[in-house]
Amino acid sequence: TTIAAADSTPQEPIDLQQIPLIDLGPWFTEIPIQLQTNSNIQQERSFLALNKAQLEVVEKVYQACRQVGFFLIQNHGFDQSVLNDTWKASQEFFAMSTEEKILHKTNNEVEYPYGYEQSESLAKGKQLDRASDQRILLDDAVSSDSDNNNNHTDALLMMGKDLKETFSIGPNNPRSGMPPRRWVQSPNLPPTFPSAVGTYYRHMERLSLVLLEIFALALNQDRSYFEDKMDHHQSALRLAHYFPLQEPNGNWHVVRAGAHTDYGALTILAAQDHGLEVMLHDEWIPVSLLKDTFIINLGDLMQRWTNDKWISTMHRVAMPSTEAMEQRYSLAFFVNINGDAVIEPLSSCIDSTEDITTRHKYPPITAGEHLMAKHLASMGEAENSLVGDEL
Ligand SMILES: O=C(O)CCC(=O)C(=O)O
Ligand SMILES: [Fe+2]
Repeated sequence: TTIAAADSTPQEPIDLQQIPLIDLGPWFTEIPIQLQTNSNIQQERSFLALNKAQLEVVEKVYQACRQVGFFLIQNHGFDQSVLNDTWKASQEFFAMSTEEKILHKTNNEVEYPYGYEQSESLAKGKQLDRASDQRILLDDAVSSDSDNNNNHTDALLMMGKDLKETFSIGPNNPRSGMPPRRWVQSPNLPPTFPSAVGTYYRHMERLSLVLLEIFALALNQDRSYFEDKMDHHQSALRLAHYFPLQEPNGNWHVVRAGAHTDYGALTILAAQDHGLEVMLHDEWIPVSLLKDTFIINLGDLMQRWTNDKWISTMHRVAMPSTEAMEQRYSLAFFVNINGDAVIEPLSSCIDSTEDITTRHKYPPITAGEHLMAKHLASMGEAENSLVGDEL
């Protein structure tokens, strides 16, 4: 395999059946500069300073992004105490009364798209009217799913809304074009909340740059390719709390966050409990929870940027019946690059054997326009066609 699919080779067969676990340890080790002699890999300037283990990291990330759109990372260098402080802050926040949490809600989504949210719906797929009992029995779910008459056995609790509440912040940088952070005080919110959440954001910013450096190499670009597209980024951090169930879910397969793809470049997720599922080869595959790992997935922007060579994969949060009634916490860092960065398919992702009119699958768009269009589409205020997906 080569690092980037810039040549005329047909698509490589999908052979990653699971979500790969990638050890980033080698990335952080100092190495003597040495020349690579591996003839499979283009002798680009950026690669010259990498040792064998680091090249393997790049190769694994490339394959994961190409075939799965999801991977786990370990030995990522993230400060464990920062993570612990944030879990604690999140638990303290969501433990407050609804009246108090509502004080942290934005009064204008357009001006300030952050703060506390209850039951935000991520689902883009089929949804049932809330008016019903909000549940479908296994049989009903399967039979009503007319275009899916295979042996799907997951009965879904289809909700008008996701079963969760969230708190988000944006960048702490006026150049990002996003509004300054607003911290609302309330009686039961520990005064350390802003600093815990802000520190996590800062550390995530750093990790996102490491991942993007690896991405750049995997895409046959200079390793600093994404740096100047991230210097006033619009990344968002979202703490999520999935409600415990009021009663055991029994035979119901509960969907706590509907199937969706993420919008941005990539997402770095920390999850405390099982439930995340990824659509692979037409099946929902549970993502294993491994100690001290983060889950990485690509968003729609990265798929577009790579001319569909890399994939932004559908995922959802379900509740395994074995864990009936448990609540669940997660921390998602959505990496959104500079709003004014122009995104057009990377040269290394253009298939030169294809017809000149179809090689570029997407017209240029700024990352800001892309994000806004996705957001509006999800709010039902615009059709997906406004995103200008296809040429
Ligand atoms: O909470 C999770 O585990 C995943 C949430 C998610 O996919 C999202 O917020 O985009
Ligand atoms: Fe997601």
